[in-house]
Amino acid sequence: MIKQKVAFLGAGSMAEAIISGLLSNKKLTPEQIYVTNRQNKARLSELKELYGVHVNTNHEQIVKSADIIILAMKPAGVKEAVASIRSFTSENQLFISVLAGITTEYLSYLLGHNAPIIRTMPNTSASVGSSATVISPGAYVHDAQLQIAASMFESIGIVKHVKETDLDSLTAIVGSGPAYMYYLFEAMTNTLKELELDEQLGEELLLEMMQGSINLLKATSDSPRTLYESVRSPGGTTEAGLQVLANDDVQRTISTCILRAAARSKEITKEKINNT
Ligand SMILES: NC(=O)C1=CN([C@@H]2O[C@H](COP(=O)(O)OP(=O)(O)OC[C@H]3O[C@@H](n4cnc5c(N)ncnc54)[C@H](OP(=O)(O)O)[C@@H]3O)[C@@H](O)[C@H]2O)C=CC1
Ligand SMILES: O=C(O)[C@@H]1CCC=N1
Repeated sequence: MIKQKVAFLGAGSMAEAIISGLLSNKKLTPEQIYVTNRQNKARLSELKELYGVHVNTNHEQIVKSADIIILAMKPAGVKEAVASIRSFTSENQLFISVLAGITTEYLSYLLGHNAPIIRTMPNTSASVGSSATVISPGAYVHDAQLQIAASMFESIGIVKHVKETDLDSLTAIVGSGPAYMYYLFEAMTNTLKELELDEQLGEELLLEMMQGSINLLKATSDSPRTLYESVRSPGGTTEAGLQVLANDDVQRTISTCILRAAARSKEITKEKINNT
């Protein structure tokens, strides 16, 4: 059980996933959680209704008395958001960011003081308690603060401690990664029609097939190549399909996709600094 008061600046899908995990795992009570956003009052009412948390459009009232402030707005809005709370914050508060591509150093600069800041990257599987979250302390963070942050994110899945210099690359893997999995799933489901299959049945089977493949990957020490070679029979169906993937160099395309997402994460803070 965490004793501190926690304020969320941003009330979108990531904030909700974290709030939901914290409450269902009894890490915090609704009385300890304060939420604000930019202007969407209906959204705040919805979160109050669903989770019983305190909500308020007044940033000062939400942030001033909080021990921990979670930054959960889009990176594009970070300057405006931090400017709106800067004068009500102090070095005695702990800041936790879920923002893609925004460094703790840049957040320190925006805050204008030396508060401890922890950078994290969860993912949307948080909403079902299955996030793979990476977490990294900026300057001024004590071990006890890092432990509290890790414990909060453990309520929405697994947590790995990493160096901040790895966070941009890991954002591509854990943060954006689910989108690429859904993209693959969509490509497979789109093919069901062309195969003249019942789509409901096909989707159910596809999901089980993907889940089963992941279960086997997790359970075995065999490499992915060994696993797909064990599926392939010479002259068989799998080989025919794998040949198409090899001809189109699909593995290279997937690598390029992940590299581009990682590079984009690196660009985000640089763009902000250049526009200052
Ligand atoms: N979605 C994802 O897969 C993941 C997202 N992230 C990160 O999480 C962050 C939030 O993403 P997500 O929840 O998807 O975004 P959403 O668009 O769902 O939510 C953004 C929230 O930020 C609020 N906001 C915007 N500007 C301000 C401001 N000036 N002050 C206070 N609140 C503000 C918005 O309020 P209003 O509606 O009133 O404008 C809204 O509640 C991003 O930085 C993203 O990089 C991290 C991991 C995964
Ligand atoms: O696309 C984005 O920028 C965010 C960060 C990771 C997932 N969504």
